[in-house]
Amino acid sequence: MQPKQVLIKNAKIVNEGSIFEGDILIEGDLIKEVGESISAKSSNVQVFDAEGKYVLPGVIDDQVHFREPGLTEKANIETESRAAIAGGITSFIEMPNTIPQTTTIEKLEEKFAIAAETSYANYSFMFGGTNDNLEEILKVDTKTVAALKLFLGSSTGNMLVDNPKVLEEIFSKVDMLIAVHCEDEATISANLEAFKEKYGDDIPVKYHPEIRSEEACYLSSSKAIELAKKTGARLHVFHLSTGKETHLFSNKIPLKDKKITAEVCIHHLWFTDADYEKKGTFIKWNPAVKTEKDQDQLWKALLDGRIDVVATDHAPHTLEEKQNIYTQAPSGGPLVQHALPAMLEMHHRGKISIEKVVEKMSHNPAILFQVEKRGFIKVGYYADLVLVDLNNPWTVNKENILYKCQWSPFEGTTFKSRITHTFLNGELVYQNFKFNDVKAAKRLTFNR
Ligand SMILES: O=C1C[C@@H](C(=O)O)NC(=O)N1
Repeated sequence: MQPKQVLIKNAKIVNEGSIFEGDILIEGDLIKEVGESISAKSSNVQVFDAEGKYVLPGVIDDQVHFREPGLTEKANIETESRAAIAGGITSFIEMPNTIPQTTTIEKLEEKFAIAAETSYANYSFMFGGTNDNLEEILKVDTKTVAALKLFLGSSTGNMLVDNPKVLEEIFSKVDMLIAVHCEDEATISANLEAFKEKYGDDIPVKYHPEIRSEEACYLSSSKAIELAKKTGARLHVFHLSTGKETHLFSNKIPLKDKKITAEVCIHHLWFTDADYEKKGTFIKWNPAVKTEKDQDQLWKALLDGRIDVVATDHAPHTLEEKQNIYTQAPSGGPLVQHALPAMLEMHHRGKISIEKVVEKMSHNPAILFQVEKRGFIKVGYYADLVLVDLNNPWTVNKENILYKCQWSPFEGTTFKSRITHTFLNGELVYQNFKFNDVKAAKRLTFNR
């Protein structure tokens, strides 16, 4: 029997800096042909008219927390990967601050096994570093796992790596990309104590960016960069939140040759400290959402190439947890379903082109992590494709939120753009708020 083919006709194909009107032929799980006008040559072709729609390579999100195992009251791999697919994120890289933490090969394999059973999207994981697991880190097969994650500032999961000798050893010996959460712990603690003296535990949430301050971020990021330069480690700095940090990064080197790269997240591009009054702890993140001036500089660095990728840091907590007072409400919020619509909304506002959105959310994560055959619309690549209607407004509300935690910092927001269809490895897995019952997700592989 001939392999199944899908022919997507009349699409506006967004790829590698241009928009091209044409067709995409999928055979099995791969893209077989991309051209101006492709006609169906076999009888086993499903033709799909994408007239008026944009086709983007599926987004690769390099930082998500899906909470499984151990924290499944907040989320799990199945629920959040479904939400990701509805949001045009076809591949995700998940973080190690679960319970138990992903700090041994055995725990890592357990996560891969859960994802193989339940994930709706393509998956990989980061291995977690601690103050005392260097031996285990060195056993990781670097070809099969996305990267090593180090918390250089404390956050959910108590995974702070704060022993300078251990850090230097990790940076010197580990032959794997090291992704870091940078916030200086001593600075944060001193700031917190000062605010506690004045307010007790009920500190107004608007002071979060003064506690998790610009200085805390800058000190930690610059130390990590210094260490990477000294040791030659391959460093990726997660979720920049301050303008000051953007000056630590270069746009003079092509991404594939960079030794030091940077990420910015949706919430730091969308919200500012003016939003704390309305959204309160629901926009409490680590690092904190900061000023409009910081946000302007993050945008500038994103567009000029000092920041390489846009991710979500999707980090759900239950509604109940988030309703606590400042000192007890955990940091983080769910984003995978709304990240691409939010970036396309920024496009509507004139902040960024669609081509750049694709570069920062699909192409660059693939290049940066050396993801094999994904992130581009190219012959021989996996057919992870997202169809977008740029003029089909919808409002985020409780009825259409797919996260297990059932809330979103975007509730009440109307997005002009709608993700109408998601193809994963050649299969149409999602259309118009409905999932098709096909299992198509694969483990990510890497060209290393
Ligand atoms: O780095 C992180 C961790 C995350 C979480 O809750 O896991 N929440 C955050 O706000 N930042």
